[in-house]
Amino acid sequence: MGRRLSVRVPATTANVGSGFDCLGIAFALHDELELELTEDPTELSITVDGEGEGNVPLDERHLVIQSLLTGLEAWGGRRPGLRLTCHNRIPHSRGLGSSAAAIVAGLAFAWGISRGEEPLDLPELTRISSRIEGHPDNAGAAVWGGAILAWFADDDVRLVNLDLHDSLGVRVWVPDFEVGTAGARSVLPASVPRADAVTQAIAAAALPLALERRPDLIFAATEDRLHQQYRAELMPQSWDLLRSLRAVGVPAAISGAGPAIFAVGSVEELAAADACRADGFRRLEPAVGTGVELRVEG
Ligand SMILES: Nc1ncnc2c1ncn2[C@@H]1O[C@H](COP(=O)(O)OP(=O)(O)O)[C@@H](O)[C@H]1O
Ligand SMILES: N[C@@H](CCOP(=O)(O)O)C(=O)O
Repeated sequence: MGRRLSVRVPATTANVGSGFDCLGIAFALHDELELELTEDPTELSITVDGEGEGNVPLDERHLVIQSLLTGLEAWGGRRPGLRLTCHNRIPHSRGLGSSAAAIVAGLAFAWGISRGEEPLDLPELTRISSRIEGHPDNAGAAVWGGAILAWFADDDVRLVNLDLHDSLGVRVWVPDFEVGTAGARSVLPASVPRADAVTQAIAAAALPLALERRPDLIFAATEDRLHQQYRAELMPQSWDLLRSLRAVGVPAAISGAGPAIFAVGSVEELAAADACRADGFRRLEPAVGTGVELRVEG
């Protein structure tokens, strides 16, 4: 015992407008976690600083620990004593993939406990994290980094890595209020008008092409008719910001289930955002991020 593991896992944005439940992008804003393994399997201590401090449970209900225990079960690892320290930088309940990051981190620890220094099995991690999280767009991007297209198929997850065009950058606006993902899914209608479905299908078909090789189409491809307008009532300030950004040509979208706003575009498109007021939002300009990293020592 006395082994130490560390995990670094990125924030992610899901949907990117039209890619509802299938398009994800990781960016360079990370949670960093350390885990010390001890002899006594009943030992569990959790320390959190940063986002979620004082709010997340400090026992087996903690999402990292829950996911770690699921991973140990899946990979046949024995439970050791656990001393977990979380340095959280990903804001919670803003649509920036904090829950996906916590789940992927817990599973990465479980892999390290069960398999030592064997490299992470990314497809396996994607499968299990997507099942727990429910959204392969966030979970897949947190595992692989960069931009991904991912969806559930039968009992599995199909995932395609996308090569983001070199000219593209990202911006994120983080509000100071929270909206949980479950609530933001509960307001979605069971059916939508055919005209909206057709517009959505066209934009979603164009989105991966736009991201990889036709950045001139990004604005059109990020148009959404399936989820954002329905979520607006839960996050009116975000909806107003989104509308003002799109009105000046910024390819912006609600990030995940919101309420953060995300934009991906050329330098010129993103610079147009400077004309928009974003009171009550913190603006970030992160690089696109790499996927989960695990280090095992001792
Ligand atoms: N690092 C973390 N540690 C423990 N629990 C977390 C962590 N990140 C997220 N969670 C849990 O997930 C919830 C947020 O998940 P969710 O509503 O899906 O929003 P999002 O994933 O968009 O931030 C938090 O309220 C908390 O319960
Ligand atoms: N596609 C999902 C993504 C949820 O992402 P989160 O970061 O808000 O958990 C959705 O739009 O509901």
